[in-house]
Amino acid sequence: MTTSTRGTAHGTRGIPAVLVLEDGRTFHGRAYGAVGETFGEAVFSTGMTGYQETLTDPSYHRQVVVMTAPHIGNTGVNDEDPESQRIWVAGYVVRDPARIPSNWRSVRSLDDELVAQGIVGISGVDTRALTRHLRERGAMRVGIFSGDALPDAGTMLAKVRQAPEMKGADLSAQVATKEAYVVPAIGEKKFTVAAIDLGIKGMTPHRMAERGIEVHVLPATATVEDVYAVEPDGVFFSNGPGDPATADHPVSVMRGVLERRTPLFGICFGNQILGRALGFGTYKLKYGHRGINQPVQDRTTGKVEVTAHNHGFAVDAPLDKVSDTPFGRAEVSHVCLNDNVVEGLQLLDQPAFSVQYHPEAAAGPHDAAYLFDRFVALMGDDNQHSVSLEGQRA
Ligand SMILES: NC(=O)CC[C@H](N)C(=O)O
Repeated sequence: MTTSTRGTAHGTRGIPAVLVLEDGRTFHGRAYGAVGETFGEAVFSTGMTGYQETLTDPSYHRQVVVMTAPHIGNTGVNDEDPESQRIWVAGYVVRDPARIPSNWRSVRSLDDELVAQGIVGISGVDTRALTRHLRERGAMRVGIFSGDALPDAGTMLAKVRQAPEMKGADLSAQVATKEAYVVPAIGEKKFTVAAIDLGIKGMTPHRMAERGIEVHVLPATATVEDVYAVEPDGVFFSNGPGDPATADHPVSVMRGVLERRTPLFGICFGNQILGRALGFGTYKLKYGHRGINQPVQDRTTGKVEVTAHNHGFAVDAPLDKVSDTPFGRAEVSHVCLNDNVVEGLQLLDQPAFSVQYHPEAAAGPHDAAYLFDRFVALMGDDNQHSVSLEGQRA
């Protein structure tokens, strides 16, 4: 949805820009990154660090991300932190961009990177006011327009209202790999995992590889036969953009995996797909969870974790009872302490679990890294682990 007309090597900061929300609220600022116009769903992230990981997370496809942290770009851009090959956000909204980035790993400025990748942004916006507006009214469509001659207000608003909504959007196939590839185990190989790529972040296979897992990353269109062709010890379903209500194909593949009782782990979109595979519904949150400081309780152990989130939808499952599903008993394993949103599911009669947040945590706290160890334990325990998890419950 981005059309970029021009950018300059020394940035585009003097050029006027305007942000128009679908309810008509408008913010004026200056061009940041590429000059042009772009549309998407306006969402806010409370991450204080990790803007490179945010920008390159494929789950942000078709979203215009507003950063609540006021200074963005301070550490420039490096070649190590991206979560994928490109920036996926549809647009970027910041208060105060760094004029002089400084970091030993930095190879260029964020402004230049946004220009190089054709990402239209806006700076000088009162991002606190914008975030409060989104929190009160909910995530909604938005357009950013920049250039010396901007369209009139009515034309801009009409264009924003023509942009597609996030509800009902089926986006995984647009961001996922087209070809299968293998991420080798680091050190001794202990397990093989088939990972369905619905928009996978690079850090996820890495976290598995460092635990001795050889990860076969498969396209979103992979079938149950493709999954079992790699003879997996476990199957993983990744994060990804769009509305989980549209993800019928991954849901049917996951049901095939559950029928075979193969150890299964899902993250974010993968959690929503497990919810659907078990027969629960999903729904759109008013404004979602995005940031790296969200409190989640692991109800199995009672521990509270500080966690990284990026989700606009959630699973509708009962918090206070064990549910009977076609694949045995299931329960909500994790819950967000801010709003009681379901943050994890686990099956009690077979080795399958998932979380709505990001244990790979890039950028973010590492409190939830134990979940990768839980997946390894499921594969190593010859499918007995779900029983022992149940025994541990506080
Ligand atoms: N990071 C993700 O996997 C996001 C899942 C889904 N697209 C949502 O917004 O809730």
